[in-house]
Amino acid sequence: SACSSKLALSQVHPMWQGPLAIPGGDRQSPIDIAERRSVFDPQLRPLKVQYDPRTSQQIWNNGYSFLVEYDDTTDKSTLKGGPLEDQFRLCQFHFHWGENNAWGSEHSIDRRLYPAELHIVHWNSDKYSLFEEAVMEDNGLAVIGVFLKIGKRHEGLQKLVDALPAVRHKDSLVEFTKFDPACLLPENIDDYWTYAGSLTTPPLTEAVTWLVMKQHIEVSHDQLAVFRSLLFTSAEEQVQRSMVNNFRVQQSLKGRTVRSSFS
Ligand SMILES: NCCOCCOCCNC(=O)c1ccc(S(N)(=O)=O)cc1
Ligand SMILES: [Zn+2]
Repeated sequence: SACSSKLALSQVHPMWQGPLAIPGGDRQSPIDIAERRSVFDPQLRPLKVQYDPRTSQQIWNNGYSFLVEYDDTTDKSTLKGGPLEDQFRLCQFHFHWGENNAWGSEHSIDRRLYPAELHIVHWNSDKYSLFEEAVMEDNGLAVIGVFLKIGKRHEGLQKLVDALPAVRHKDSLVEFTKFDPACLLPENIDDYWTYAGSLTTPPLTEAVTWLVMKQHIEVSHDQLAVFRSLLFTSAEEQVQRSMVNNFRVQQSLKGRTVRSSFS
């Protein structure tokens, strides 16, 4: 699928280390969302999610996270509504998590971190014809963020958890079909925060309209432990490093307003 170049961006290019490498730099992600400073916007419409499980293709380890990629050559799986003017096409979802259950999410709510965070990535197919194009534009992407909390076992997640040992090493990939990412959404997707931000891994482009769900989902301790069995490193490397703490440090708000869809 077009949504993520096969060249894994796992080698963090030295130039990305410095502050100068970040394009613009005034709408970077992730951020802390201070509930009381967010502004209720009654004009925000409900989100409309339409995913076709037949578009799911493969799961792979890109050296940052593991991602499930979808066929985004047609408008079969889409997101619209909310703050979005255009229709966005589903291209992949992935997670960020910690080495323990005390931290791991990229966003936080009033400084509260969660053990993990799901990102469902979509690109603006009304304005652009490829993900690679959209990723460079300020209205190019829409990412749904969902917090994961430790609790009861998540039945829908288990199919994904069972596939992880097959993608333990960086650049490993297996077929992964008939998976509906809607099963990973909380019951209520009408309550969310939205703000203008960026990718949280290279190329860090300021292309993302973020949609952070107020309601979290629950996964079991054992399910999240399997995420931590993944490796950042490829099979050939001498030293294997556990894939944990794959979140970016939080960025300054730089005057941005976070809007809420609920009062
Ligand atoms: N030379 C750089 C050109 O890169 C073009 C395509 O980059 C694709 C790789 N990155 C992503 O797709 C990508 C997608 C989502 C997120 S996140 N964590 O912000 O949701 C971070 C990264
Ligand atoms: Zn992410």
